[in-house]
Amino acid sequence: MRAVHFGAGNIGRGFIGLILSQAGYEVVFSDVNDTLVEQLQEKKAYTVSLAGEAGEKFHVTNVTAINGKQQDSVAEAVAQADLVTTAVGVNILKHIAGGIAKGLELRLERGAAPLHVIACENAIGGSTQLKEHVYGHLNPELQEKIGRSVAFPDAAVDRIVPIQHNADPLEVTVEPFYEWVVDESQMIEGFHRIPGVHYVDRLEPYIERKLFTVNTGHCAAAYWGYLQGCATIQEAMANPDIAGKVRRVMEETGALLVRKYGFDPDEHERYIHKIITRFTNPYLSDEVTRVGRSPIRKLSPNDRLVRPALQSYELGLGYEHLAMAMAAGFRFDDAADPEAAEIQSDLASLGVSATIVKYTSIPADHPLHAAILNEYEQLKKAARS
Ligand SMILES: NC(=O)c1ccc[n+]([C@@H]2O[C@H](COP(=O)([O-])OP(=O)(O)OC[C@H]3O[C@@H](n4cnc5c(N)ncnc54)[C@H](O)[C@@H]3O)[C@@H](O)[C@H]2O)c1
Ligand SMILES: O=P(O)(O)OC[C@@H](O)[C@@H](O)[C@H](O)[C@H](O)CO
Repeated sequence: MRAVHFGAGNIGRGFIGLILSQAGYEVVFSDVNDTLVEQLQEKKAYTVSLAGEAGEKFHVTNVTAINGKQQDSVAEAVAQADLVTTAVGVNILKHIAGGIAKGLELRLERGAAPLHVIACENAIGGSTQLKEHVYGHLNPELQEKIGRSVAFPDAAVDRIVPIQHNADPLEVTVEPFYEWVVDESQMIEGFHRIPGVHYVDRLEPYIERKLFTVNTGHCAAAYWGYLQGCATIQEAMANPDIAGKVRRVMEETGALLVRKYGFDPDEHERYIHKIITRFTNPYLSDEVTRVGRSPIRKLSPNDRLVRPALQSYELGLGYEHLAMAMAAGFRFDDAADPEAAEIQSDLASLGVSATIVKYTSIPADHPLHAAILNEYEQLKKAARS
C-alpha cells in the first residue's frame, strides 16, 4: 500500500510518516523543499528520536519523495495512492489542492479504488477545508462523480515536534506522546484502519479539546514567554508567573469544554496536568517563535483563542486569561514572522482597537474587545517602564 503525504516537515516525518510506515505503507512525501526531497529520494529512510530519558530511536524505511512544485508528478502520485494525508499548515492547503484535484480526475478516468484524504493540521475541519479547495478545481459533474469514491475525514493530531537543528536534515526528534483521531463518520467503504489511530463518530469534542487546551496553552506560553525574553517554551514554563497563567488559560478553556461536552472535570484536570508536563519536557527545546508563529491565524475567529473566549463569554464563563493571551499575541513582534509584521504594521497605522477588530472579528463594543484592549495597554505600559 502506498500513502502520499504532503509536507515532509516536522510533523510529517516525525509523526504521520512514522505511523504510516509502521503500518506497512510505502510513504511518498510531497514537499517543495528541494533539500528534503533530494535527501528522501536518496536515503529512502530517516530516523525519529524520542525526546525522553531512554532516547528511543525509530528507523523509518520504505519512504521516498516527489517535488511538490511539479504538479504532474503530484497528480500521478495521488492517482496511484491508497491514502493521502497532509501536514503542510492549514494556509497551504489551497496550494496543494490543484495537484490533488488533477490526481482525483486521473483516478476517475482509470476507475481507481476509493480514496481517503486526511488533513493533519491544527484546525477545525481541516480535511473539509481541503475538500473545498480541491472542489474549487473541479466542475459540478466531476465533483459529484469524485464525491462517490473519495472521502475527506477530519482529524485531530497531537505530538509536539519542535524545529530541528540536527546535522542530518532528515532526522527528527519528537516528544514520546502522540494522539491521532479521525472522524469515522466521514469515511467510505474500503478504508484500511491504521494501527495507532483512534477512530471516533464525532470529532468535534476531540479537536476542540486538543486545540483549546494544548494549542491555547501553548501559544499563551509562547506569547508571554516572548514578551519576557524567553527563547523556548521550556524557559517560559520555568517562570512561575507564566506557568501559572498558562495553567489558568487552560482552566478557562477547560471549564468551557466540560460544560459543552460533559467531560469529567477530574479527567480533564489530568489532561491539563499532562499537557503542562509535555510543555516542560526537559529533553525538548521548542522555540517560542515556532509556537507563536502565524499570529494572524492564531488570532482568527475560529482558532484557539477567539473561539473559546467568545464561547466562554456566551455561556457566562471566565475569559480573562484568554483575553490576556490575545493581547500578548498582538504584542508578538517577531520580525521574521510575516504575519506578526503585518499585525505590527496595522497596529501602527490603524490603531489598537481597529486592529483587534480586523483580526479577531470581535466588534469594538463587545466586552471581550474591551478586555483585550485594556490588557494590551497594560502590556505596552509595562514594556515602557
Ligand atoms: N510541529 C508540531 O508540533 C505539530 C503538531 C501537530 C500538528 N502540527 C500541524 O502540522 C502542520 C505542519 O506543521 P510542522 O510543524 O510540521 O511544519 P513544518 O514547517 O515543519 O512542515 C511543513 C512542510 O510543508 C512543506 N510545504 C510547504 N508548502 C508545500 C506545498 N505546496 N506542497 C508540499 N509541501 C509543502 C514545507 O516545505 C515543510 O516541509 C501544521 O498545520 C501544524 O499546525 C504541527
Ligand atoms: O502548529 P501551530 O502553529 O498551529 O501551533 C504551534 C504549536 O502549538 C503546535 O505545533 C503544537 O506543537 C502541536 O499542535 C502539538 O500537537
